[in-house]
Amino acid sequence: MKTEELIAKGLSLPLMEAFYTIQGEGRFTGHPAYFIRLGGCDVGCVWCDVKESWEAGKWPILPIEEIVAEAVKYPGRLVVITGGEPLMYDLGPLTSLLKEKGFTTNIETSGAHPFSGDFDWVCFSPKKFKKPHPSIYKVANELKVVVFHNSDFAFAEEHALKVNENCELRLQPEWSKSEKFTPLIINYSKYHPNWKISLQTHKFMDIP
Ligand SMILES: C[S@@+](CC[C@H](N)C(=O)[O-])C[C@H]1O[C@@H](n2cnc3c(N)ncnc32)[C@H](O)[C@@H]1O
Ligand SMILES: Nc1nc2[nH]cc(C(=O)O)c2c(=O)[nH]1
Ligand code: SF4
Ligand SMILES: [Mg+2]
Repeated sequence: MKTEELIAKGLSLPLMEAFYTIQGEGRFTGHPAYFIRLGGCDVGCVWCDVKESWEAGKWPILPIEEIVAEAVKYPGRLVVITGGEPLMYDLGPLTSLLKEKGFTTNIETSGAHPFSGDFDWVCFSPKKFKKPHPSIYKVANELKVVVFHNSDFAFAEEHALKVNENCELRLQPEWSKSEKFTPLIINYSKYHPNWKISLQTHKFMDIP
């Protein structure tokens, strides 16, 4: 099979990096996890903290067996698929292989592409820069909105109306604007208590 065909079937994927660390954000903050960061993103967030991931062609294309063979070397059995935008790819084969090896599977996604894969936890972080695909709303376990501008509170509420009723709601300050927005988020959460706060704790700990 040609490389493009292997990628289209989700059997080989562009891997930017993979690392064993502590989940810094959201519901699983503080949990040891193996991160698989796939290359490629077409969303274009102005404040993205991994812009070097955007160009898929820069990264080696690896068979999913090789990606998983590396993951099993570490003691943790929580895996986080991120990117880039991981839903640019069919994540069915990768997640089924991870499940076979006993992993709990989490994803970090903007939801801008059709949902795929077998995930135990879906963290959906919608962006103004590219509209989410409708398939994400029923599967999202967590809505994590990055706050970079005052209008992001209204953007967050718009999405809260569309996700399923069990979806957990979180606001996360954009890193460079966190001095301005963290106090506003704290106040917002106190008076809209269905919203929780998520911080990028790995950046405070200075770990990947
Ligand atoms: C780098 S993204 C990769 C996954 C996917 N493309 C997405 O945006 O959800 C991982 C998480 O980091 C968040 N993020 C990216 N840049 C950020 C920044 N400068 N400050 C705060 N959160 C950021 C995203 O919203 C997302 O929740
Ligand atoms: N420690 C750590 N936690 C994270 N949670 C989401 C991340 C991501 O970039 O998707 C991330 C990351 O890059 N590092
Ligand atoms: S969707 Fe995610 S990876 Fe893509 S630009 Fe936005 S934050 Fe970065
Ligand atoms: Mg990150």
